[in-house]
Amino acid sequence: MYRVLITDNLSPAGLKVLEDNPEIELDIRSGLSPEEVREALKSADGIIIRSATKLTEEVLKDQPRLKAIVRAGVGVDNIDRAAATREGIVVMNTPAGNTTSTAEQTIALMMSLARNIGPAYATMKEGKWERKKLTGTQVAGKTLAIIGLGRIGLSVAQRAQGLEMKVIGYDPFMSAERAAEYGIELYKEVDELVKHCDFLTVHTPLTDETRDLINAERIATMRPGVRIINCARGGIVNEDDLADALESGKVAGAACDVFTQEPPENRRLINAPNMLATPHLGASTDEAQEMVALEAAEIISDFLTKNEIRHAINMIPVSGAEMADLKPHIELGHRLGLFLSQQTKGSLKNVQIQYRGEVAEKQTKLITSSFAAGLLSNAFEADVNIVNATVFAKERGIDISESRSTEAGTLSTLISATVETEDGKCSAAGTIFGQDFLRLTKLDEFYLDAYLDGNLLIYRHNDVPGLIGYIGTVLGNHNVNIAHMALGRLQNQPGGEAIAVLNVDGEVPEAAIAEVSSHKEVSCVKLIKMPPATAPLSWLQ
Ligand SMILES: NC(=O)C1=CN([C@@H]2O[C@H](COP(=O)(O)OP(=O)(O)OC[C@H]3O[C@@H](n4cnc5c(N)ncnc54)[C@H](O)[C@@H]3O)[C@@H](O)[C@H]2O)C=CC1
Ligand SMILES: O=C(O)CCC(=O)C(=O)O
Repeated sequence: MYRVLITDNLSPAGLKVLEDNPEIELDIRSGLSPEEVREALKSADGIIIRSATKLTEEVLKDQPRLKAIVRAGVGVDNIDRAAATREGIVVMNTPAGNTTSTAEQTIALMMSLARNIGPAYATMKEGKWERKKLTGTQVAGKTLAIIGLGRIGLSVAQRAQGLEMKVIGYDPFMSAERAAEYGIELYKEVDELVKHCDFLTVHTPLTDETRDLINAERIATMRPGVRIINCARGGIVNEDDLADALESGKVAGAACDVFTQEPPENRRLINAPNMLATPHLGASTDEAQEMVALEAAEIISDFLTKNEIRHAINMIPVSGAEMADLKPHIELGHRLGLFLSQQTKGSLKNVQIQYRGEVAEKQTKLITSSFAAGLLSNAFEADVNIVNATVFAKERGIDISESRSTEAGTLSTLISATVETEDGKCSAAGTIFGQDFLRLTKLDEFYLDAYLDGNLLIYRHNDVPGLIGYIGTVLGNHNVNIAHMALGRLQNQPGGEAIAVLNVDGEVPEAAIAEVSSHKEVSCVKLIKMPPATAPLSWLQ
């Protein structure tokens, strides 16, 4: 049974999807302190949040059970993504469900600013009738500047064009040709764009680049009487600078749905003249909430029960069907990594992974991450898994590169890895027989056919008669049963260097290893421990 914690308001439709899933148990709590969220997460496999819950580094630290965070909405700035990745937790969101509602809120705020709806309403409530003072401006024929031409930005553009506005925009990730298809004149520089508008709206995520994007310096270059709207994130428009500009009259009106602190304790901007404020209502419609809740519920269910990764922020997305196809390859990568971690000595320098044949057409990045998780699993105190392994490797200066060739060799699919440590190089290759029989097909220069599960007794030796009998007797005397044996000879020639990989049942006592090592034709005896063949794939390992 998987346990899903929900700490913010989620629409009943989403809750029902989760309640109807027999594999999922719900833990719904709201108004928790960060410490209470941290405690509650200890018994959760996944969490669904909106914008109120803050998943900081402290909250996410040491949560071995937690595998996934789903944000029912777009902005993930309330989640410490780097910390989640380090802790091996997948972060996913629902990018499209609230686009229309947020675009509509933007237009509603723009129209309200243009026609002074806020002050008109407030003064009517006070019993006043201030027609002259509240004369507005028409939006038709005016220029709207949109910063951030993603889902919401483009949806706002479409609506503004319906209101007969000229739309100009800035987005470093959008081409002028594509912007033109939407009827938007694209500017190359934000500094130029802001000079040419009557209304300005921001629709970017909050990042280091977008924090204070609209500041005193840029406001100074804008047309006098410009109106500014922020339905994206608090901090994209600098709050103090906007308050100054409203007080000076440079900005004729501003509307903010989002604030640097929510709810805002600092009331200066909210109390500034011609300032219209809403309490983060962009996505607060029945329709948007139902859509994001349904999607969030499906995302967490499919992730926990089918390993599907949808709309991931810190991983490659993979559908359920793709994941089913990838599973044996991810497992093979993980086992090759585990195998090589026990074959190598000294600190790791670099890793090269080569994908050949059918596997080269798959999401090899995930297989590489799984390989890295296997390779590093014994090296760290922290749990290393497919989400965080490459981050750990990078932090330690271990260079992992991959190459691919769809041309098959003798095997239809082959994963080969070479690990270089300060002590030298070691390589191994593996394949999949049938659906999911994983095989070690090469160790350094020796071709083999060994099982990649259970205990593997490996020794190098000179290829002389009688040795197999000797080893069999030694292991038999120690009550160790041999399940399978693979021999590899250099260039497949008799009499030279050779290697043996014995899949054995149960443990091999130290004394048996010492006896095998004592044979004059044997060198480098090693016992490698792999998970049993039947161990279910926990792809996050
Ligand atoms: N008020 C509310 O309730 C809601 C607010 N939001 C906010 O709106 C933001 C935008 O949402 P979507 O349009 O769905 O996201 P999106 O990812 O579709 O679009 C974001 C756009 O911003 C652009 N961008 C990134 N950095 C930029 C920069 N430095 N300058 C200019 N453009 C830049 C990207 O290229 C992208 O086109 C979200 O990040 C979220 O914070 C989203 C939903 C509801
Ligand atoms: O959950 C909410 O209502 C906030 C929506 C939002 O800000 C987002 O999706 O980024």
